[in-house]
Amino acid sequence: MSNPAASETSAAHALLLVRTVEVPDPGALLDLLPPGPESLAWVHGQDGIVGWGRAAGLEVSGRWRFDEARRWWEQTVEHAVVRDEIGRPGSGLVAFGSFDFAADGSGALHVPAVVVGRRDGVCWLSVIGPTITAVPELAPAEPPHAPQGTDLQDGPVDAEQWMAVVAEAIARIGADRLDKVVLARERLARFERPLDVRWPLRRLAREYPACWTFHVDGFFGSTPEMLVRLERGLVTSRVLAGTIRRTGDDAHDAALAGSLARSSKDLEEHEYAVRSVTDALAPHCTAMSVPDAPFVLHLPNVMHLATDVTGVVRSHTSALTLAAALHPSAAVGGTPTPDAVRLIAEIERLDRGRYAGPVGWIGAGGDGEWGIGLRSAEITDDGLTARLFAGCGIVADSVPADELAESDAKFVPVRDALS
Ligand SMILES: C=C(O[C@@H]1C=C(C(=O)O)C=C[C@H]1O)C(=O)O
Repeated sequence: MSNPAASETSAAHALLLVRTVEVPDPGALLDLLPPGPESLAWVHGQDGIVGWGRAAGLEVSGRWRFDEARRWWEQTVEHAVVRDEIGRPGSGLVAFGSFDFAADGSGALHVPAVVVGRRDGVCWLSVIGPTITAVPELAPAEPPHAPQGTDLQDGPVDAEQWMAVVAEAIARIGADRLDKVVLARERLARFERPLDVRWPLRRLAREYPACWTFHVDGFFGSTPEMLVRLERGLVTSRVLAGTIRRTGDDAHDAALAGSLARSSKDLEEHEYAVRSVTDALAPHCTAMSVPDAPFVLHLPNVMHLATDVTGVVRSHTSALTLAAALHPSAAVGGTPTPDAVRLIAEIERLDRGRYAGPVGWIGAGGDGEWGIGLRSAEITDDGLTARLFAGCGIVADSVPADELAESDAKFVPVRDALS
């Protein structure tokens, strides 16, 4: 099962020396990021980790990509000498990573040379490399440049055509044994000068503090959906499905939240997504807890039905193994997932790239956090274009125009962050 496409971007398992020290609070983590494509981020409220530089890395592709990545990570950990005086999630040796949505797509792990983290008011700095260099002084980096001349256009499938694709999916759900399929659209933002990704990251983190704001190798966004978090044997997954747009009027939005929580279409769609996560987690857990009913997650642009699934994992598993088992969940594929994913490939006419794939980080002990790469965009290598993505779960009684409006609402976070 070896994958010839796996390629390392540094010497094969050279010794890595890792040192983590506690530091005084350096302020907002994203303000520390230097310019350049090698900035890495995983931020939730004040907490999270940011990184830059490159101590090691791996690129994988094909159906064994998660296994290849997991094996490479285990060997990297074996060849590391870690002095970590913090011992918190994200301290010590970490790799950021992201994986394509498609099963035959690619993926990458990126071990930065410097990581700065904050958790529950404790801040740390890690330096990672073949030799231990002096611990750098932490100071806010030069501020990011605002995007120049942003111009947003339809991707290859325009709004009218996309509604026809949704109508086709509704017909197929009626005819086949399909319950739900998630269809996505792409929009293109073009800039006059290469995008400084730190600009949208800061805005996303400020405006969507309940989401996980990320950047890994040109893929960025602010996702509300946690595919899997593993921390000291406890696994958590935040499942979202069932969406309503916000109006900006608080009283009206409260009434809409009530109707979302009672909508049989949305509750059914949500149930499919929760079941796909609990079915995938069950073989890895000794105990699991699933709330009876979802809660309503309020974001500035939309509200979602949300369920936090928790479980106690059997020993010897890692966040990457669990992410591989859970991806793609019904929230981004459909139900039954294999049939839905086939229909997506047939009718969506979109190269999803890393959109809706796992994005996050893994630590030396196997703990980590992998979100679903939603409310996101992929920057082209020249930095002059960003491909924005948004999708919706389609069920038998979906209405194409409503789904179009829902997808427009899901473009809002990244679109506004680029303005
Ligand atoms: C597919 C997306 O979102 C997913 C689909 C949802 C829905 O259809 O209600 C809700 C949250 C996400 O699981 C997206 O944001 O692109």
